[in-house]
Amino acid sequence: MTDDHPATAARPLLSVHHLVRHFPTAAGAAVNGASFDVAEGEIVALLGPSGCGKTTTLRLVGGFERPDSGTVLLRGRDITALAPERRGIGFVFQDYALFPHLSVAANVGFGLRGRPASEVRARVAEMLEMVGLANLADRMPHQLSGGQQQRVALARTLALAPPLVLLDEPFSNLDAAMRLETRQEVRALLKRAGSAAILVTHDQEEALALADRVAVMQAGQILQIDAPAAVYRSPTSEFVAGFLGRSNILEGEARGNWAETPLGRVGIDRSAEGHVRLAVRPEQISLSAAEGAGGNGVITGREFRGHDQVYWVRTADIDVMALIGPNDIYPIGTRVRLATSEPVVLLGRG
Ligand SMILES: Nc1ncnc2c1ncn2[C@@H]1O[C@H](COP(=O)(O)OP(=O)(O)OP(=O)(O)O)[C@@H](O)[C@H]1O
Repeated sequence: MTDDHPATAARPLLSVHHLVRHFPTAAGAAVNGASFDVAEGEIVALLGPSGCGKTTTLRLVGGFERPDSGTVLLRGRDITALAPERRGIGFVFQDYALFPHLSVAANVGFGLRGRPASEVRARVAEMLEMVGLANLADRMPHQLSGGQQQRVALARTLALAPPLVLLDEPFSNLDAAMRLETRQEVRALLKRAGSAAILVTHDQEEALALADRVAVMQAGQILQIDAPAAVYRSPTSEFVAGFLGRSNILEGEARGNWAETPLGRVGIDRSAEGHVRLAVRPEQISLSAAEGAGGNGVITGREFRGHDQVYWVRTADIDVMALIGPNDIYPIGTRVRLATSEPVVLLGRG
């Protein structure tokens, strides 16, 4: 986790230490000891199921909620008790919260009120150029698409050059195609502006695609925080393995760097002895047709998805899921031989 900083590491932009927040009406803590850092210019996604405490964590960072305990440091300064407007942090709300009676340009310039008019004009033009909306400066918000409204909201926030922007489910009002397009745009805009960001999402694909690091939350705690590929390839718990993509959870008997499992002998990513639990991604399992009564599995279900296929296979006394290419078709009932590629992930012993 991120609590330990080697003396040589650069100071993080944001450090969140052991935040706890109870709500009087709720049984457990909404946020229960969350700690993480955000580096300058880094995009961190808070990912987890509904109710795990993502939004509350974001609100604690933004100052819209006060923690029962814990601290929030921005560039080393304790901002835990500061009002939101005194933190110098930008926000993009889920509904964008544009001012309906102001033009696009006036919305983008809203936070710059009080500065010389020529400076505001130049900054608004620069921001609209950056988000690709220079030609829509005089439009009113209701004359824009959802994606365009979102870019205005982002331009309004970035106009103030905040070191950190908080985004709460920023794509939830967009349709699926728009969401795909917009998320890469938002990433590029944040990178170009040099602002760090914390993004709250329950969409794992969005978190993996957009963030530099993904923090997976459960029950108010951050279970794992790492680069997208690292969290996906090396989940440290069954929850993370199952929440981020799909995983087959197998029991096995380990002997060093391999284990005997219902799929046969498989290589594991760390050395262990005795009873273990392992996570195997569906794409790590390959199938081949078995002769006669051979093989070690029987196809019980399949889903053709165009670019790939999902197969459910009964083997020993468990069902496993395999993801394979679109070309080899195995009808239900076919006897197959299963094999696993790459070392599989050791989740725990015993
Ligand atoms: N103002 C509040 N009063 C009481 N309970 C609250 C309040 N805000 C949040 N909670 C509770 O705290 C827990 C965490 O909520 P939070 O909104 O942070 O979760 P989330 O992960 O963002 O969920 P979602 O993805 O559904 O928005 C939930 O059990 C929620 O019901």
